[in-house]
Amino acid sequence: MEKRTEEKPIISVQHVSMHFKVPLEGASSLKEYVIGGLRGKNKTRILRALDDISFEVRRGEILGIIGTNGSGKSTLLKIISGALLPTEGRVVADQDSIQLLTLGTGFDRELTARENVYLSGALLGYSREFIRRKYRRIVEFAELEGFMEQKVKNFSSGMVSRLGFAIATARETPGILILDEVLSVGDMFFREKSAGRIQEMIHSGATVLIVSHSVDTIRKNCTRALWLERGRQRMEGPPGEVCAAYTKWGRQEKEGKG
Ligand SMILES: Nc1ncnc2c1ncn2[C@@H]1O[C@H](COP(=O)(O)OP(=O)(O)OP(=O)(O)O)[C@@H](O)[C@H]1O
Repeated sequence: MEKRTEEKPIISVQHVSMHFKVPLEGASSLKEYVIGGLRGKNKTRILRALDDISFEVRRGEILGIIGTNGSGKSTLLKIISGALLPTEGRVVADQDSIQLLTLGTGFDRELTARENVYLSGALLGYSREFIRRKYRRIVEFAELEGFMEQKVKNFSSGMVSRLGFAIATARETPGILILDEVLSVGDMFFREKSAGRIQEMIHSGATVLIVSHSVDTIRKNCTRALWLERGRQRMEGPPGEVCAAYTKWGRQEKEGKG
């Protein structure tokens, strides 16, 4: 895939670490844990969700982030978008131009799909007028005509993700688009359509960060890939090479355990 890059990085992640305090095993019930907490008796340990991560992203790049469950991918995206502050290190990026797309961000499941378009849109920084203008296009893209007056709690997960995707991509060109595991959901046909929309955004010059468990998605869409494993930066480079190394490692790990 063609790379359109400039000299100055648009995102710079510098020695970022994220440590969470998590409870040690011990309490056998939630009640015991809450009582322990009130008495100051619960023991905690430090979980290193991210450990000294550094990389840069240049304008127009499409960076794919892969890694097994719990390797720190979502935590990293939250830090880049400014939703979380890292324990150590820093991120330099224009956070106003970042749009983080996760499934059903800010959805209230008790509200109707129509109400959620306005709610989620407002959370993404869209004006009421903008949403009103784009409303029909959002519904059409999500293929939810006839369902918009239903509460989102009655939607299938695919319907929720289609609506979330349509809302989040309604804006013409966010400077930086961050997609957290949104390309491999929905049915095959929606996946093709959303991949098409991402391609449009890529061609309009947006910088894109994609987290996906699908190495195919990373190979097809990205100009570069980053592999995180247990919070560590394992490899960075051309998507084909990184995906091949990740797949090989994953198979060996599985054989080792099997
Ligand atoms: N707010 C939090 N408090 C405590 N631990 C957390 C918190 N958020 C994430 N973690 C832990 O940090 C680690 C990394 O989580 P993260 O969600 O970033 O992984 P991931 O690579 O996105 O996983 P997946 O592929 O399963 O979505 C996990 O062990 C998770 O339990």
